[in-house]
Amino acid sequence: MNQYKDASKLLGPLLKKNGPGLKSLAFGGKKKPPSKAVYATVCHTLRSREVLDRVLGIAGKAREDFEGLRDKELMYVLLYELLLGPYKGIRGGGGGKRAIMKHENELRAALVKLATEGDKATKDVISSGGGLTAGEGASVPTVKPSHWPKYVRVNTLKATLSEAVASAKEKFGEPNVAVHQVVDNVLVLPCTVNNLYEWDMVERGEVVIQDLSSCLTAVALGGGNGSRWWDSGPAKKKGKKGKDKSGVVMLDACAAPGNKTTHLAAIVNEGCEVQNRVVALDRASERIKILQKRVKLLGGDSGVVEPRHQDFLKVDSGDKDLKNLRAILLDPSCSGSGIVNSPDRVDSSDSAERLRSLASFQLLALVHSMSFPQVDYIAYSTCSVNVEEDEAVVAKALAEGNAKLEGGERWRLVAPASLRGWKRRGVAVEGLTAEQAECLCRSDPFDGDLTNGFFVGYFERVKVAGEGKREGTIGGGEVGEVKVFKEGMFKVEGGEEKKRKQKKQKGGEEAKGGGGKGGAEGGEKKNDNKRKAPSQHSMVPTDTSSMPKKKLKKLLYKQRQRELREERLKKKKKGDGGKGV
Ligand SMILES: C[S@@+](CC[C@H](N)C(=O)[O-])C[C@H]1O[C@@H](n2cnc3c(N)ncnc32)[C@H](O)[C@@H]1O
Repeated sequence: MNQYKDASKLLGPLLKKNGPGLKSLAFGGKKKPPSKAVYATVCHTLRSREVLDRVLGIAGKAREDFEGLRDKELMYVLLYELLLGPYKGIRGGGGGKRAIMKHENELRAALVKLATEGDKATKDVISSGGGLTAGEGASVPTVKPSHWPKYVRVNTLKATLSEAVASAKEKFGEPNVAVHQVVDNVLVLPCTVNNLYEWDMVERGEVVIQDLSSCLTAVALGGGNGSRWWDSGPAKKKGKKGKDKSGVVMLDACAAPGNKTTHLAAIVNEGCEVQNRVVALDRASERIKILQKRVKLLGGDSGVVEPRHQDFLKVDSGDKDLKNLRAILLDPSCSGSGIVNSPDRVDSSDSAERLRSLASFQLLALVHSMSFPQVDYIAYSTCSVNVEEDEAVVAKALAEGNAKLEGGERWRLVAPASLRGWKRRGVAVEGLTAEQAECLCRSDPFDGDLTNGFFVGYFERVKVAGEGKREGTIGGGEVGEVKVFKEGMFKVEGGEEKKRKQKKQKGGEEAKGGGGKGGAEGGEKKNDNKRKAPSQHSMVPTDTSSMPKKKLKKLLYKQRQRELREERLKKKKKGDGGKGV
């Protein structure tokens, strides 16, 4: 990542004795001053250097390895990011990251040792939120939100995708109306399109102005399993033959103003014979009123959403209205540190104390969700980019929630089949392996994503292998697959792109037979042509004569890596029936 490289360049002279000060180095010369994010990273790496040296003093193997490194400054920056930075992880890739991640466990253990032994410098750095509070070092989106595409979600309770595409083209005189490549039913319009609120489809609730990131949760919950499991009704009723006509119930635990509620209701009622309900809770009386209004506009009188003014933590799993409950969407209050394009943006300079208090509520709510015996699927999301509210909550909830389970059952993370094309994944933290982190989806406007910062984790309840039949029903994306499906984010309908799409579709039909589960459900989803097995497409074009050598080399390397991953995946598939972690 350029941010790390730039920070390490600035750090070099500062590590020398009697070198210049940071301010004069950054702002005193003729060179362009560093970005706010780079400046903050350097500041905090410097501040944490003593602690990082102590960590290396304990982590002997890592120290030995690092001694041979030429770029010591980069090592400090990356060490800081991994152990103390706002993400508690290293974003991007590269040789420096690989060198450090080899010793990740040893390094983290050394930091914990210092802290538990009462090392004052370590405790000070950790209690000040690791130096950088979320947002401080990463408060500037890489691309200005005003240059992002405009997103609208098609509300399939009231309109179809093709109706919305046709209407958008006509209303805005805009041929480039795209359908998002990964997130179903989201339209992508150029940033130059204005006055979306004046679009009659918005006024009628047929399309919803909703940020792309905010659509991830319902898609993860609705399609995470890769099958329309709700079509089989409330499966836990024993002794009943045939389909249960009463439909299933999902709970949106922290629902207002209701964007994700109505999105989920639309997903689980698309093409259904029975009505599936979403019970939408919120404990704030004012916000529940907004939710009711939204539901009226977006759901009409369909009754698919049932708003309730209630505290989720007080909801009992025995509630008679929830006997058909199968899934929970949990999008609790958070710091909002990922939101950069809203006037409601929460001040992201959260104190460590506020973050701790938010994270403890989030954990409580997630563990509570896991305690409903009738629930098999959970999606947990935040619009925060802080690891404390995201991966750390997930890791702790898995430990706490599973400790309470009996009867050979456990919760596990699954890479949502419906989001297998989503590129950015979670980061490994204490209690969460790299493999588990790959199941989690993130978005990050501070690192180039054209949407707000967001986090989503999808869980499924399983019987531990050998103890029951439900293990085999897990249909989520495999952990390896998420690494393979890394294509561009958007497809644009029109002109050359359209031709390309048609060509791709043709190839896709052939690819479907052996493709991933989400893409091979035959007619279940309208946009299934989007999900193809990438192995069918070589990354290297047939004619490479005009390609610069360096680029070709890079592509060949990437292609080889992809093939190796696929081979590993195939082997894994043969030897392992389980798909979650
Ligand atoms: C991040 S917002 C939810 C946004 C919503 N999911 C959407 O997409 O429109 C969090 C909501 O959780 C509600 N909330 C916080 N604690 C709660 C609790 N214990 N029970 C129910 N709702 C709660 C807040 O009032 C707030 O409306």
